[in-house]
Amino acid sequence: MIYTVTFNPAIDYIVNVSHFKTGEVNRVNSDIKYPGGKGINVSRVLNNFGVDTKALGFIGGFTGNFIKNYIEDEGVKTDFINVKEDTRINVKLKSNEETEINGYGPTITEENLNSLFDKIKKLNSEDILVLAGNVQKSVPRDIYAQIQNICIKNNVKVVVDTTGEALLNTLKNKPFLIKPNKYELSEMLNVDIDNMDDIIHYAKKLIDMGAQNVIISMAGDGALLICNEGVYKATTPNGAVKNSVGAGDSLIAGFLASYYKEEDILKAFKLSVATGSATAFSLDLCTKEYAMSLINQVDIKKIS
Ligand SMILES: Nc1ncnc2c1ncn2[C@@H]1O[C@H](COP(=O)(O)OP(=O)(O)OP(=O)(O)O)[C@@H](O)[C@H]1O
Ligand SMILES: O=P(O)(O)OC[C@@]1(O)O[C@H](CO)[C@@H](O)[C@@H]1O
Repeated sequence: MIYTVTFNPAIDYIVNVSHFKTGEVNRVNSDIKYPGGKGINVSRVLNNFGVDTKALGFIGGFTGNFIKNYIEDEGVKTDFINVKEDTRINVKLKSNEETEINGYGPTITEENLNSLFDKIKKLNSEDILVLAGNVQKSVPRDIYAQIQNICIKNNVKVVVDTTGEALLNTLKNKPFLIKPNKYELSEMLNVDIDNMDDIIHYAKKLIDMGAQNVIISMAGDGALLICNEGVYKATTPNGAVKNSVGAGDSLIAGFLASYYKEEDILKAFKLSVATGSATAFSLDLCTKEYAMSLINQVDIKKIS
Protein backbone atom coordinates (compact mmCIF):
# COMPACT_ATOMS: atom_id res chain seq x y z
CA MET A 1 0.00 0.00 0.00
CA ILE A 2 1.18 3.55 -0.65
CA TYR A 3 0.44 5.78 2.35
CA THR A 4 0.55 9.56 2.23
CA VAL A 5 0.82 11.93 5.18
CA THR A 6 -0.52 15.47 4.88
CA PHE A 7 0.06 17.45 8.06
CA ASN A 8 -1.69 20.51 6.68
CA PRO A 9 -4.45 19.60 4.19
CA ALA A 10 -6.44 22.39 2.56
CA ILE A 11 -9.50 23.09 0.53
CA ASP A 12 -8.06 24.56 -2.64
CA TYR A 13 -10.42 27.35 -3.63
CA ILE A 14 -9.64 28.05 -7.28
CA VAL A 15 -10.98 31.40 -8.50
CA ASN A 16 -10.80 32.74 -12.04
CA VAL A 17 -10.85 36.52 -12.31
CA SER A 18 -10.17 38.41 -15.53
CA HIS A 19 -7.71 41.25 -14.95
CA PHE A 20 -7.45 40.98 -11.15
CA LYS A 21 -6.83 44.35 -9.51
CA THR A 22 -5.61 44.79 -5.93
CA GLY A 23 -7.49 47.30 -3.77
CA GLU A 24 -10.76 46.83 -5.72
CA VAL A 25 -13.79 44.53 -5.64
CA ASN A 26 -13.09 41.75 -8.13
CA ARG A 27 -15.89 39.44 -9.33
CA VAL A 28 -15.05 35.86 -10.25
CA ASN A 29 -15.86 34.35 -13.65
CA SER A 30 -15.84 30.87 -12.20
CA ASP A 31 -14.73 29.14 -9.04
CA ILE A 32 -14.36 25.60 -7.76
CA LYS A 33 -13.27 23.85 -4.56
CA TYR A 34 -11.01 20.80 -4.53
CA PRO A 35 -9.59 18.77 -1.66
CA GLY A 36 -5.93 19.73 -1.46
CA GLY A 37 -2.66 19.40 0.35
CA LYS A 38 0.29 17.66 -1.25
CA GLY A 39 -0.12 14.16 0.22
CA ILE A 40 -3.85 14.19 -0.49
CA ASN A 41 -3.15 15.11 -4.10
CA VAL A 42 -0.67 12.23 -4.38
CA SER A 43 -3.29 9.82 -3.01
CA ARG A 44 -6.00 11.14 -5.35
CA VAL A 45 -3.81 10.63 -8.42
CA LEU A 46 -2.65 7.18 -7.25
CA ASN A 47 -6.31 6.28 -6.81
CA ASN A 48 -7.02 7.51 -10.36
CA PHE A 49 -4.28 5.10 -11.47
CA GLY A 50 -5.94 2.22 -9.59
CA VAL A 51 -3.12 2.00 -7.01
CA ASP A 52 -4.14 1.12 -3.46
CA THR A 53 -3.50 4.18 -1.29
CA LYS A 54 -4.42 5.49 2.14
CA ALA A 55 -4.31 9.18 3.12
CA LEU A 56 -3.13 9.95 6.66
CA GLY A 57 -2.77 13.33 8.35
CA PHE A 58 -4.74 15.84 10.37
CA ILE A 59 -8.14 17.31 9.54
CA GLY A 60 -10.58 19.46 11.49
CA GLY A 61 -13.99 21.11 11.25
CA PHE A 62 -16.31 21.48 8.26
CA THR A 63 -13.40 22.05 5.91
CA GLY A 64 -11.77 18.83 7.06
CA ASN A 65 -15.03 16.94 6.56
CA PHE A 66 -15.32 18.29 3.01
CA ILE A 67 -11.90 16.80 2.19
CA LYS A 68 -12.55 13.45 3.85
CA ASN A 69 -15.96 12.97 2.21
CA TYR A 70 -14.77 14.11 -1.23
CA ILE A 71 -11.79 11.79 -1.45
CA GLU A 72 -13.56 8.83 0.15
CA ASP A 73 -16.32 9.21 -2.47
CA GLU A 74 -13.62 8.94 -5.11
CA GLY A 75 -12.35 5.72 -3.52
CA VAL A 76 -9.30 6.93 -1.58
CA LYS A 77 -8.97 5.17 1.78
CA THR A 78 -8.39 7.55 4.68
CA ASP A 79 -7.26 7.29 8.27
CA PHE A 80 -7.11 10.93 9.38
CA ILE A 81 -6.67 12.20 12.93
CA ASN A 82 -9.25 14.82 13.94
CA VAL A 83 -7.94 18.07 15.39
CA LYS A 84 -9.84 20.86 17.15
CA GLU A 85 -9.36 23.75 14.71
CA ASP A 86 -10.59 23.93 11.11
CA THR A 87 -8.54 22.68 8.20
CA ARG A 88 -7.28 25.67 6.17
CA ILE A 89 -8.56 27.07 2.87
CA ASN A 90 -5.94 27.95 0.25
CA VAL A 91 -6.88 30.48 -2.39
CA LYS A 92 -5.52 29.87 -5.89
CA LEU A 93 -6.20 32.98 -7.95
CA LYS A 94 -6.04 32.57 -11.73
CA SER A 95 -5.84 35.85 -13.57
CA ASN A 96 -3.16 37.34 -15.81
CA GLU A 97 -0.79 35.67 -13.35
CA GLU A 98 -1.29 32.76 -10.89
CA THR A 99 -1.31 33.89 -7.23
CA GLU A 100 -1.60 31.58 -4.22
CA ILE A 101 -2.57 32.42 -0.64
CA ASN A 102 -1.95 29.39 1.55
CA GLY A 103 -3.54 29.35 5.02
CA TYR A 104 -1.81 28.78 8.34
CA GLY A 105 -3.57 25.57 9.36
CA PRO A 106 -4.72 24.12 12.70
CA THR A 107 -2.54 23.52 15.74
CA ILE A 108 -1.24 19.96 16.10
CA THR A 109 -0.77 18.75 19.67
CA GLU A 110 1.71 16.23 21.03
CA GLU A 111 -1.19 13.80 21.51
CA ASN A 112 -2.11 14.24 17.81
CA LEU A 113 1.50 13.48 16.84
CA ASN A 114 1.61 10.35 18.99
CA SER A 115 -1.56 9.08 17.30
CA LEU A 116 0.14 9.52 13.93
CA PHE A 117 3.30 7.72 15.12
CA ASP A 118 1.13 4.78 16.25
CA LYS A 119 -0.36 4.48 12.77
CA ILE A 120 3.03 4.71 11.06
CA LYS A 121 4.51 2.01 13.32
CA LYS A 122 2.12 -0.46 11.65
CA LEU A 123 3.60 -0.03 8.14
CA ASN A 124 5.89 -2.74 6.77
CA SER A 125 8.48 -3.34 4.04
CA GLU A 126 5.77 -3.79 1.37
CA ASP A 127 4.62 -0.20 1.98
CA ILE A 128 5.79 3.18 0.72
CA LEU A 129 5.19 6.35 2.74
CA VAL A 130 4.97 9.81 1.17
CA LEU A 131 5.54 12.78 3.52
CA ALA A 132 4.35 15.81 1.63
CA GLY A 133 3.73 19.48 2.19
CA ASN A 134 4.33 22.14 4.76
CA VAL A 135 4.14 21.33 8.47
CA GLN A 136 2.49 23.79 10.86
CA LYS A 137 4.60 25.97 13.14
CA SER A 138 3.22 24.00 16.14
CA VAL A 139 5.08 20.90 14.89
CA PRO A 140 8.83 20.27 15.50
CA ARG A 141 10.94 21.13 12.43
CA ASP A 142 12.46 17.64 12.39
CA ILE A 143 9.10 15.82 12.43
CA TYR A 144 9.66 14.18 9.05
CA ALA A 145 13.07 12.93 10.26
CA GLN A 146 11.36 11.48 13.37
CA ILE A 147 8.86 9.65 11.15
CA GLN A 148 11.68 8.37 8.94
CA ASN A 149 13.33 6.86 12.01
CA ILE A 150 10.20 4.76 12.64
CA CYS A 151 10.18 3.73 8.97
CA ILE A 152 13.86 2.76 8.92
CA LYS A 153 13.17 0.18 11.66
CA ASN A 154 10.38 -1.38 9.55
CA ASN A 155 12.10 -1.09 6.14
CA VAL A 156 9.47 1.27 4.74
CA LYS A 157 10.59 3.37 1.76
CA VAL A 158 10.00 7.08 2.39
CA VAL A 159 9.43 9.80 -0.22
CA VAL A 160 9.69 13.41 1.00
CA ASP A 161 8.17 16.40 -0.76
CA THR A 162 8.68 19.50 1.29
CA THR A 163 10.99 22.48 1.34
CA GLY A 164 13.80 24.22 3.24
CA GLU A 165 14.95 23.05 6.65
CA ALA A 166 12.24 20.39 6.92
CA LEU A 167 13.61 18.72 3.77
CA LEU A 168 17.28 19.17 4.69
CA ASN A 169 16.61 17.47 8.05
CA THR A 170 15.45 14.31 6.25
CA LEU A 171 18.51 13.78 4.03
CA LYS A 172 20.65 12.04 6.66
CA ASN A 173 17.93 9.35 6.85
CA LYS A 174 18.35 8.55 3.15
CA PRO A 175 14.88 9.25 1.69
CA PHE A 176 14.11 7.04 -1.31
CA LEU A 177 13.01 10.06 -3.38
CA ILE A 178 12.87 13.83 -2.96
CA LYS A 179 11.47 16.30 -5.51
CA PRO A 180 12.36 19.93 -5.00
CA ASN A 181 11.63 22.29 -7.89
CA LYS A 182 14.54 24.45 -9.02
CA TYR A 183 13.55 27.40 -6.79
CA GLU A 184 13.26 25.12 -3.76
CA LEU A 185 16.71 23.67 -4.58
CA SER A 186 18.24 27.13 -4.59
CA GLU A 187 16.41 28.15 -1.39
CA MET A 188 17.24 25.03 0.61
CA LEU A 189 20.97 25.21 -0.14
CA ASN A 190 20.99 29.02 -0.01
CA VAL A 191 22.72 29.31 -3.39
CA ASP A 192 22.09 31.12 -6.67
CA ILE A 193 21.14 28.84 -9.54
CA ASP A 194 21.56 30.33 -13.01
CA ASN A 195 21.76 27.45 -15.44
CA MET A 196 21.44 23.69 -15.96
CA ASP A 197 25.03 23.00 -14.81
CA ASP A 198 24.21 24.68 -11.49
CA ILE A 199 21.02 22.64 -11.13
CA ILE A 200 22.90 19.38 -11.74
CA HIS A 201 25.75 20.39 -9.42
CA TYR A 202 23.45 21.19 -6.49
CA ALA A 203 21.07 18.29 -7.12
CA LYS A 204 24.11 15.97 -6.86
CA LYS A 205 24.88 17.61 -3.52
CA LEU A 206 21.50 16.35 -2.26
CA ILE A 207 22.60 12.82 -3.26
CA ASP A 208 25.90 13.34 -1.37
CA MET A 209 23.86 14.47 1.62
CA GLY A 210 21.87 11.20 1.61
CA ALA A 211 18.95 11.25 -0.86
CA GLN A 212 18.78 8.04 -2.93
CA ASN A 213 16.98 9.54 -5.93
CA VAL A 214 16.40 13.22 -6.69
CA ILE A 215 13.96 14.67 -9.21
CA ILE A 216 14.23 18.40 -9.89
CA SER A 217 10.99 19.52 -11.50
CA MET A 218 11.18 22.51 -13.80
CA ALA A 219 7.55 23.14 -14.79
CA GLY A 220 7.31 23.52 -18.61
CA ASP A 221 11.07 22.89 -18.93
CA GLY A 222 10.64 19.27 -17.81
CA ALA A 223 12.54 17.52 -15.07
CA LEU A 224 15.93 16.08 -14.11
CA LEU A 225 16.51 12.73 -12.43
CA ILE A 226 19.70 12.11 -10.48
CA CYS A 227 20.05 8.48 -9.44
CA ASN A 228 22.66 5.70 -9.14
CA GLU A 229 22.78 5.25 -12.90
CA GLY A 230 23.49 8.91 -13.70
CA VAL A 231 21.71 12.14 -14.59
CA TYR A 232 18.71 12.10 -16.94
CA LYS A 233 16.70 14.95 -18.44
CA ALA A 234 13.07 14.61 -19.50
CA THR A 235 11.20 16.90 -21.88
CA THR A 236 7.54 17.72 -21.24
CA PRO A 237 4.65 17.06 -23.62
CA ASN A 238 3.01 20.00 -25.41
CA GLY A 239 -0.28 21.33 -24.15
CA ALA A 240 -2.15 24.29 -22.74
CA VAL A 241 -1.81 24.82 -19.00
CA LYS A 242 -5.20 24.96 -17.25
CA ASN A 243 -4.25 24.62 -13.59
CA SER A 244 -0.73 23.72 -12.51
CA VAL A 245 -1.70 23.30 -8.81
CA GLY A 246 -0.76 19.75 -7.91
CA ALA A 247 1.45 19.14 -10.96
CA GLY A 248 4.42 18.38 -8.70
CA ASP A 249 2.32 16.04 -6.55
CA SER A 250 1.08 14.30 -9.68
CA LEU A 251 4.69 13.85 -10.79
CA ILE A 252 5.35 11.96 -7.54
CA ALA A 253 2.16 9.92 -7.90
CA GLY A 254 3.04 8.94 -11.49
CA PHE A 255 6.53 7.93 -10.38
CA LEU A 256 5.21 5.75 -7.57
CA ALA A 257 2.36 4.23 -9.59
CA SER A 258 4.97 2.88 -12.00
CA TYR A 259 7.76 2.10 -9.50
CA TYR A 260 5.43 0.23 -7.14
CA LYS A 261 4.61 -2.25 -9.93
CA GLU A 262 7.86 -2.46 -11.89
CA GLU A 263 10.68 -1.16 -9.68
CA ASP A 264 12.26 0.48 -12.74
CA ILE A 265 13.46 4.02 -11.93
CA LEU A 266 13.68 5.23 -15.54
CA LYS A 267 10.23 3.94 -16.52
CA ALA A 268 8.89 5.57 -13.36
CA PHE A 269 10.56 8.87 -14.29
CA LYS A 270 8.91 8.82 -17.72
CA LEU A 271 5.43 8.28 -16.31
CA SER A 272 6.08 10.86 -13.60
CA VAL A 273 6.68 13.66 -16.09
CA ALA A 274 3.69 12.65 -18.25
CA THR A 275 1.50 12.65 -15.12
CA GLY A 276 2.74 16.06 -13.93
CA SER A 277 2.01 17.54 -17.36
CA ALA A 278 -1.38 15.81 -17.62
CA THR A 279 -2.39 17.56 -14.40
CA ALA A 280 -1.00 20.91 -15.56
CA PHE A 281 -3.19 20.55 -18.68
CA SER A 282 -6.31 19.64 -16.62
CA LEU A 283 -8.57 21.69 -14.36
CA ASP A 284 -8.45 19.07 -11.58
CA LEU A 285 -5.80 16.38 -11.02
CA CYS A 286 -5.31 14.17 -14.06
CA THR A 287 -6.79 10.82 -14.99
CA LYS A 288 -4.64 7.78 -15.73
CA GLU A 289 -5.89 7.73 -19.34
CA TYR A 290 -4.76 11.30 -19.96
CA ALA A 291 -1.32 10.72 -18.43
CA MET A 292 -0.84 7.55 -20.50
CA SER A 293 -1.83 9.43 -23.67
CA LEU A 294 1.07 11.86 -23.13
CA ILE A 295 3.78 9.37 -22.23
CA ASN A 296 5.19 8.97 -25.74
CA GLN A 297 5.85 12.70 -25.88
CA VAL A 298 8.24 12.46 -22.92
CA ASP A 299 11.75 12.11 -24.22
CA ILE A 300 14.43 11.02 -21.73
CA LYS A 301 18.16 11.52 -22.36
CA LYS A 302 21.13 10.57 -20.20
CA ILE A 303 23.16 13.75 -19.84
CA SER A 304 25.97 12.58 -17.53
N1 LIG B 1 3.75 24.55 -18.14
C1 LIG B 1 3.90 23.23 -18.12
N2 LIG B 1 3.95 22.52 -19.28
C2 LIG B 1 4.13 21.19 -19.28
N3 LIG B 1 4.28 20.46 -18.15
C3 LIG B 1 4.24 21.11 -16.97
C4 LIG B 1 4.04 22.52 -16.88
N4 LIG B 1 4.04 22.87 -15.56
C5 LIG B 1 4.24 21.72 -14.87
N5 LIG B 1 4.37 20.67 -15.71
C6 LIG B 1 4.64 19.26 -15.34
O1 LIG B 1 4.50 19.07 -13.97
C7 LIG B 1 5.78 18.74 -13.36
C8 LIG B 1 5.90 19.43 -12.03
O2 LIG B 1 5.78 20.82 -12.21
P1 LIG B 1 6.51 21.90 -11.30
O3 LIG B 1 7.97 21.88 -11.56
O4 LIG B 1 5.78 23.18 -11.54
O5 LIG B 1 6.27 21.29 -9.85
P2 LIG B 1 5.97 22.03 -8.48
O6 LIG B 1 6.68 23.33 -8.45
O7 LIG B 1 6.25 21.04 -7.41
O8 LIG B 1 4.40 22.23 -8.66
P3 LIG B 1 3.21 22.38 -7.57
O9 LIG B 1 3.83 22.84 -6.28
O10 LIG B 1 2.31 23.39 -8.22
O11 LIG B 1 2.59 21.04 -7.47
C9 LIG B 1 6.83 19.17 -14.39
O12 LIG B 1 8.01 18.40 -14.26
C10 LIG B 1 6.08 18.89 -15.69
O13 LIG B 1 6.10 17.50 -15.98
O1 LIG C 1 1.39 24.93 2.03
P1 LIG C 1 1.96 23.68 1.41
O2 LIG C 1 1.65 22.45 2.21
O3 LIG C 1 3.40 23.80 1.05
O4 LIG C 1 1.23 23.51 -0.01
C1 LIG C 1 -0.16 23.31 -0.06
C2 LIG C 1 -0.63 23.30 -1.49
O5 LIG C 1 -0.35 24.55 -2.17
O6 LIG C 1 0.07 22.27 -2.18
C3 LIG C 1 -0.80 21.61 -3.08
C4 LIG C 1 -0.22 21.67 -4.48
O7 LIG C 1 1.03 21.07 -4.51
C5 LIG C 1 -2.15 22.29 -2.97
O8 LIG C 1 -3.18 21.34 -3.08
C6 LIG C 1 -2.11 22.97 -1.62
O9 LIG C 1 -2.95 24.08 -1.51
